[in-house]
Amino acid sequence: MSLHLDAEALYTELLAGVRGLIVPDVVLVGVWSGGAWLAERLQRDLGLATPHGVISSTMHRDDFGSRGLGSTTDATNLPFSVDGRPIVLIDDVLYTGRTIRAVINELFDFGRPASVQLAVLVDRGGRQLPIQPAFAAARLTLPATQQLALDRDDAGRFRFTVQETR
Ligand SMILES: O=P(O)(O)OC[C@H]1O[C@H](OP(=O)(O)OP(=O)(O)O)[C@H](O)[C@@H]1O
Ligand SMILES: O=c1cc[nH]c(=O)[nH]1
Repeated sequence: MSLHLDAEALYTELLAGVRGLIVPDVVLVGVWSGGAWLAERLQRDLGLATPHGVISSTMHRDDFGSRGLGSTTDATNLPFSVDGRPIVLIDDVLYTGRTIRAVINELFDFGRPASVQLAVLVDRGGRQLPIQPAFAAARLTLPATQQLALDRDDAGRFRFTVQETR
């Protein structure tokens, strides 16, 4: 059976969910690369006072061996002071939780936030670490052989594809 996920409908759910996480001084931080696309659009749609940031997991990953070193374009860019800030991390897919663990380490290299929450488009289960999103637009279970990938077209519209990895 093929899985159809309407990424644009899920984005609308995510927008509503993130709206519920907004507190004074909050800032969005998108996880490179899918989460960064989402954070960019959320920033526009929510009109938050502080520009969103982008964060890379590359410097703190525990799985270089199986993933490689990553691209040179995925540098962290946080155009605000992290100290004392409520942060909402944004990502497209949450699976093992290892990316978010690495991203939290990266965040703390820049300061000590007041709080860190996580909002995702899809939580596909399979956690290997105790990481829990404050909001997920969808929760589903996929076979370990399948990979969910978010794409963005030239008009900025989102689309999910499911690929067999073996
Ligand atoms: O919970 P995990 O098992 O760590 O997996 C989730 C991460 O995997 C994907 O990122 P990836 O590093 O593949 O990069 P991408 O966003 O550029 O696809 C996805 O965007 C999440 O960040
Ligand atoms: O299905 C998955 C699992 C991890 N990361 C993704 O981007 N997709």
